[in-house]
Amino acid sequence: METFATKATRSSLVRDILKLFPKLGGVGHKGQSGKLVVLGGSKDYTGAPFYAAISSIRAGGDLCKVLATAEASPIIKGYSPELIVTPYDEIDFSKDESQEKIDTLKSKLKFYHTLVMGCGLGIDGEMKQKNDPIMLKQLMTHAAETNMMLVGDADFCHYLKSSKIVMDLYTSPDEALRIPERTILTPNIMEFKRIWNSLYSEDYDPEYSLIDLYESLSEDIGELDLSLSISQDVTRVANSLNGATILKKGLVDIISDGNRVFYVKTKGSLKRCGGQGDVLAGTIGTYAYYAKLVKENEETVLESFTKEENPLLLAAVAGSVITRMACSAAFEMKGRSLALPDILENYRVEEYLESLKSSI
Ligand SMILES: NC(=O)C1=CN([C@@H]2O[C@H](COP(=O)(O)OP(=O)(O)OC[C@H]3O[C@@H](n4cnc5c(N)ncnc54)[C@H](O)[C@@H]3O)[C@@H](O)[C@H]2O)[C@@H](O)CC1
Ligand SMILES: Nc1ncnc2c1ncn2[C@@H]1O[C@H](COP(=O)(O)OP(=O)(O)OP(=O)(O)O)[C@@H](O)[C@H]1O
Repeated sequence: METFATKATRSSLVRDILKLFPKLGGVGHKGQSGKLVVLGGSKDYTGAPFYAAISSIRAGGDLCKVLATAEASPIIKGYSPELIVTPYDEIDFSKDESQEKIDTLKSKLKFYHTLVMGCGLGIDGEMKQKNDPIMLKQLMTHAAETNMMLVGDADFCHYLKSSKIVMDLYTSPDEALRIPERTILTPNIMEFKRIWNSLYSEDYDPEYSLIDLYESLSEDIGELDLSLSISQDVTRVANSLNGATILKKGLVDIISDGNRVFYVKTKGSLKRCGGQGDVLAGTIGTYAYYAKLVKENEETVLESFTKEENPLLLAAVAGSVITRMACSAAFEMKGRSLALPDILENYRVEEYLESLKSSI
């Protein structure tokens, strides 16, 4: 069995996670701690975008807008007065005459920091399969032009696989828009396989066991050597997608942009109820913005990353750690009876940061 040698130390990573969070000094204005847009919500799925959106706020963000189909919007709005829900529908993105409606939709993204795509977006129906990739391209391009960060989860991974229009944004990227380097993808194992199958002809057949990895790693958070077999599949996909940050979810979360590889095995929930991935996507959406702020702020010096390195790796590590801590706290309270709202109720970022601080 391989030894899973680590590079950045646990304590340096924890100190960096603590530095990621903007100070709440009492002089901030509304929105300064993060404004997200979640693009998701469809006929079948109204819970997923709600979970992602509300988690972005629980994670530290100030405002969240959901862009959902007209059918799903009032339902999502009914879940929480916290959310700004904007319906879109009946726009044929392939037609020139839709431009006015498209521009109106794009204008809804103004002043937001991160676009989280895919939670409950849905993939059913010929019209959706044809239209959604064009919508994604248009909104992603606009988001990149206005310097937003991007998170792709769930059905976004489907469109990455099924649509050349979406995949091309990563495999043939426009240098000016820098879409890969502003993206974190958060596939579960099924979604990771879908992305893999769209990139390579050979089957996805990892040589390592996540259980072996989990048992061999002495620390809960750390860095893995690039040469390890555990690092190979995620780095390969990240490199094929021109440096997009990938967080492959599982018993151990593996995170890479192709240059470095990190893991998180912080205790989470033993019950795998639906929606935990949506919570992670919303959380990471907020932290992707914080990572951008850290990069831009010359006074913030990280220990585990140089200014030239990709700060989204830290956002992904932090999002995974905090989400898992909230899932663990909720599971301890509810055990087998755990449902997603228990996780939202147990989202106590300050307490988790204090506990991380006292662990170093
Ligand atoms: N309440 C809601 O509205 C929810 C909606 N969701 C949305 O549902 C849509 C489809 O997501 P799905 O979860 O169906 O798609 P996935 O591709 O994530 O999962 C497909 C199936 O694979 C199974 N599976 C997952 N991991 C596995 C593993 N390691 N081994 C074997 N089987 C495994 C799952 O149980 C599921 O039945 C997405 O838009 C997603 O955002 C989910 O986020 C869950 C909650
Ligand atoms: N076996 C596990 N033990 C502990 N935590 C896990 C385990 N698998 C995944 N997680 C964590 O749970 C969160 C959600 O991952 P999961 O694989 O459940 O996402 P998902 O399948 O996309 O969820 P969703 O139901 O929202 O679609 C992540 O933060 C991940 O770190």
